[in-house]
Amino acid sequence: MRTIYWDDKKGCVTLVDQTALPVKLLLLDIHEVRDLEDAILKLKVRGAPALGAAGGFGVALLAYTIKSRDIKEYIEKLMSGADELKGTRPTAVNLSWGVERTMRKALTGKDISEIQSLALEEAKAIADDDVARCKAIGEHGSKLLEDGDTVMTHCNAGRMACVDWGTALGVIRSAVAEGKKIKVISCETRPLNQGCRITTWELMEDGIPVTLITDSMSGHVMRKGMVDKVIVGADRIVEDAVFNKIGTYTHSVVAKAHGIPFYVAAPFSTFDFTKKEKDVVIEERSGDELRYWGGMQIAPKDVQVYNPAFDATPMENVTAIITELGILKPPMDFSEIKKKFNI
Ligand SMILES: CSC[C@H]1O[C@H](OP(=O)(O)O)[C@H](O)[C@@H]1O
Repeated sequence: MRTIYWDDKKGCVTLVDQTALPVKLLLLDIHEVRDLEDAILKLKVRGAPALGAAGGFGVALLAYTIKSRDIKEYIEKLMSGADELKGTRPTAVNLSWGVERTMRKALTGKDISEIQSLALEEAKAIADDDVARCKAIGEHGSKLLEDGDTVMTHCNAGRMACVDWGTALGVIRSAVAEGKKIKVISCETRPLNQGCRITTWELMEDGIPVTLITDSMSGHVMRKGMVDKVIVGADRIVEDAVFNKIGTYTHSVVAKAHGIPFYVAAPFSTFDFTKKEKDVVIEERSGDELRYWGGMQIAPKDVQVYNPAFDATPMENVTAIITELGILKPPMDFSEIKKKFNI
């Protein structure tokens, strides 16, 4: 079952509410774009590729729910709604990418009805495309894993972060499908615990051996020789850095210190050819995500909190980037990459 999809019978977006995992597999039907924005803000749907699909489906929801029949007013409302949707979470480039790709296609429509059907058609194409890209990433990345490897990962870059299959976990799934015995060490990923709530759940569902550790244990396990490779996802890849869940940079430093390959698995929709590290906004989230967990207060309620959701890993800490078109070895000249892959 896909993480996010359009239900043709109900005429809505249906998505897995990831805040209920691992206790419940809960599906949410979303009929209005404001409810989709709320789901994105609360990380009910999250993960760069999944946000790309959410961006596309959000444009389709807008297209079908804007009431005005005057084409000029309709398009103005569609464009302002799309801009608001893009701003819901600033760091992952895929959300904007999905919105913009769907808008470009929709606005080729000659009337409102055609705009609506083109928006939905493109949003569905983005979702189908993501599954194919993740499978291709898996195939390319599997070549980097050996039978018997223990792979450490951070946050969740599995099928719940995508439409299906996953990026970092997609590489592991492909290696296992090819008969390689792979064990996984999953970092819990404070403060929202995507690693302990979602990655361990996904892997146990698939029967892939997984051990949960705290983020602060990563140095210890790598120094003890318990990790053969590190694979993570990404939210935005620029020429000089990889933006990913907070804590990724730390793991990259420790991996480099111990000569452990540090891989990033991501589709080209996560690449940003327009920015450098210094230009990228890192989302800062509510301090209550650290003061409370599951409704229980775990810090003084008025304690000062700094809560950046992502960090930047300099490209020199990255061994390779696994994409749907092959393996890229830093340092990379992004203008050459664009030419080579005709992007
Ligand atoms: C396959 S991209 C997954 C990427 O997205 C996550 O961020 P969030 O859970 O805040 O959406 C995390 O950075 C993952 O590596």
